[in-house]
Amino acid sequence: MTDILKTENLSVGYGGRSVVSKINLNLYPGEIVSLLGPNGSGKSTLLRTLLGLQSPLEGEVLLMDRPLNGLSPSQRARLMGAAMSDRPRPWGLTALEMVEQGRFSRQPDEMACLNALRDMDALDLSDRFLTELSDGELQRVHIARALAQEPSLLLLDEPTSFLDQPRRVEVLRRLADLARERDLSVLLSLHDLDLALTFSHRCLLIGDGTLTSGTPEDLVLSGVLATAYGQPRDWDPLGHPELDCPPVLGEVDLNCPKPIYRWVVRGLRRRGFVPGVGPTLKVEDGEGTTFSLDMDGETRVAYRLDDLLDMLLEVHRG
Ligand SMILES: Nc1ncnc2c1ncn2[C@@H]1O[C@H](COP(=O)(O)OP(=O)(O)OP(=O)(O)O)[C@@H](O)[C@H]1O
Repeated sequence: MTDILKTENLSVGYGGRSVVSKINLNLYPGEIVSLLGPNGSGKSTLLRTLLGLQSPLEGEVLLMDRPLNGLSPSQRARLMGAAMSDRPRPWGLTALEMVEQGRFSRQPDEMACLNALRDMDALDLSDRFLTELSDGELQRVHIARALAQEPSLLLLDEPTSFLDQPRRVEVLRRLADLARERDLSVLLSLHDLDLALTFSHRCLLIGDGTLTSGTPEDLVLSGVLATAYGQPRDWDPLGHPELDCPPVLGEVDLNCPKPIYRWVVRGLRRRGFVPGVGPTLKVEDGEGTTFSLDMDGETRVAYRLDDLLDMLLEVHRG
């Protein structure tokens, strides 16, 4: 497959100080690639260099096999769209006008701009002034601006940082669809490892000044991801630290529908109980959730887990 962008022995950095060196990467049509690495590892520096906003310290960036520094701004803009982390909001400009600016290298096309806004679920923002948008709304407008260019390659620096959790998932799902439908190559830097490892075909990981490419699973299984983030070899990037829970006081025989099991166990653990052998705690999930506890021949019912746990704790304390 022909790459859209590749680098040859690229080193990026500032004033002769290399941040990441010997980068040989390729980006292909139709794939979504996450750029990962801890704070300060060089993700933005690399993205800016790929965009031509700063010069390489060494090596070369090739866009469609042509040296990036030999292409005019207009030629670059036809191939590469970007939304960087600065996200300006010029005064007096509406969202649609901002997206239209993205087409400076192409014919004006209001429909393409409205479609790009629709792709980012931001069509309802088209007539709003940028100065009046929330950070998350502005972020979606900036991605739409990059999409409106109809580029072959999209470079996005932390595109989900201001989005709420469901929107993060939605935007990444949409970008994955667009990559597939339009043979678009998408490179995005992300801090959210859960999303990156779920939605990426491939990851580029920066650690200790070098860049490693691999599937999400290979980077986890090889321990390279853990090392880059300074974590122990057996670190689970999708795991979360345990709740700060009290010591275990007792067990309940938990009978609970699977979809909500995890949340009931968390609630129990928060108050010092774990599933096991003990009084039967039955959870029924219908219109609302009902919790009933069978103890000493008596059934106690509650409609909030916390209320039931109050009862359980009372009985436990005797
Ligand atoms: N203009 C600059 N001049 C000199 N050094 C810089 C400049 N901008 C960034 N750096 C340094 O370059 C290194 C890489 O920064 P960069 O912003 O690329 O990291 P990052 O991986 O994007 O970080 P983060 O995840 O925190 O956004 C850091 O050590 C940073 O302090």
